[in-house]
Amino acid sequence: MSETKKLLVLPGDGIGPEVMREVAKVVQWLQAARGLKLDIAEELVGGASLAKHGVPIRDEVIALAKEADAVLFGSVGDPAWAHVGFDRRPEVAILRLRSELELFANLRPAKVFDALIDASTLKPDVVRGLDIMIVRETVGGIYFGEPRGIETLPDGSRRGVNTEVYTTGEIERVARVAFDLARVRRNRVTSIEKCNVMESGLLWKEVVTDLRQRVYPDVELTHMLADNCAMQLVRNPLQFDVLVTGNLFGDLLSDLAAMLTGSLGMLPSATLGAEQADGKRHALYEPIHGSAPDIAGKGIANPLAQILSFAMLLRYSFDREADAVLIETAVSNVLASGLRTADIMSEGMARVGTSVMGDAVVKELGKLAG
Ligand SMILES: NC(=O)c1ccc[n+]([C@@H]2O[C@H](COP(=O)([O-])OP(=O)(O)OC[C@H]3O[C@@H](n4cnc5c(N)ncnc54)[C@H](O)[C@@H]3O)[C@@H](O)[C@H]2O)c1
Ligand SMILES: CC(C)[C@H](C(=O)O)[C@@H](O)C(=O)O
Ligand SMILES: [Mg+2]
Repeated sequence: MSETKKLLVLPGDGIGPEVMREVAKVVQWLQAARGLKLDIAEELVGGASLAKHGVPIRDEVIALAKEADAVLFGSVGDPAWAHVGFDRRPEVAILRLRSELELFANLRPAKVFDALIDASTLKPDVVRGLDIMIVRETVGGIYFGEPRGIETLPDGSRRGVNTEVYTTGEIERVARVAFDLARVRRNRVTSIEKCNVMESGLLWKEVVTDLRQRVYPDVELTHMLADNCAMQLVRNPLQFDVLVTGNLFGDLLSDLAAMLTGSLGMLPSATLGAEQADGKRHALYEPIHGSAPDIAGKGIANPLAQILSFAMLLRYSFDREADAVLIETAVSNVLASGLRTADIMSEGMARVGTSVMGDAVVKELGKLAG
């Protein structure tokens, strides 16, 4: 008998609740057909929480996230809250969760499904078989460094300040995650910074080099400047296996990598904390896309990144590798059958909305398991 796991679901804003509804169908199927036992709580975050509670995330929700075995997050961000102070904007919800649960390693896999080869922005031969893993540091760097703020200068003009800060400990712990992943993949790590202009980048390079020499001499390590990396990802993405980088560069490079796979609507992620003494770790799973206000409410969002994020949750937090693979296979088969949401549509394929895509994945799960 499998043990009951605590899952906290935070759909958020815009297309967040729309794509989360499709995950709920997958969850229900796994509960009925595969013996998955869950204790599920659902809470508001982002603009939805601001509307009801006046804050982007309540302390009670942070506490629930700490108690949960895993958090499934949708996306936050709502133009209706553009007027609120910087500290109260909807995005604070995800930043607080990452920071207060110390979720420092954000795994963003970019995989090209064979059926989507024509949806990629790049030529088929450049992306066929692509399977890379971007490991993005998520609780440090310029997102959290001090000093920060907007100040008024004596002449009345204003100055906006953010500071990139990384300590050796912060660099080493995320680099370890990247090296460990590489060992069970193709054994290659590319470390990305801008050591040519930033001291934090120079330290990053030194720490990663030293860690590799001491602990991971068997893993191939390459260093690359972030601007070159953006170009290389478009020129020849197949050269990469695991990429490890800081908060801001990781944010930018993973959105770029999404287009290699066809759409931002295809990329899932897992954000992991440190393993604790009891073997457990805090973890949050979310697509890399945002609340997509331009398509929210239209029923056309691609739910696959959210569904694939749930597959990552089963793999990394619930120790259910077989169910994770089942979901990934179902997604692959549904795409092979020709169903496409608008963002991955190409000639000759069948265009469907969010809900029909979710139903198709559940139907395929039934076929695979039956
Ligand atoms: N983790 C998060 O919660 C998160 C991540 C990124 C952005 N955001 C927030 O989301 C809001 C909107 O940001 P943005 O427009 O720059 O980025 P976005 O990722 O929401 O959207 C960028 C583009 O991709 C499209 N897109 C995104 N997801 C899609 C999906 N599943 N299916 C089909 N198309 C999809 C959108 O329609 C849009 O054209 C902002 O408030 C931003 O801060 C939140
Ligand atoms: C919403 C925002 C804070 C977030 C980030 O910049 O980390 C988003 O872009 C992401 O990629 O998860
Ligand atoms: Mg982003």
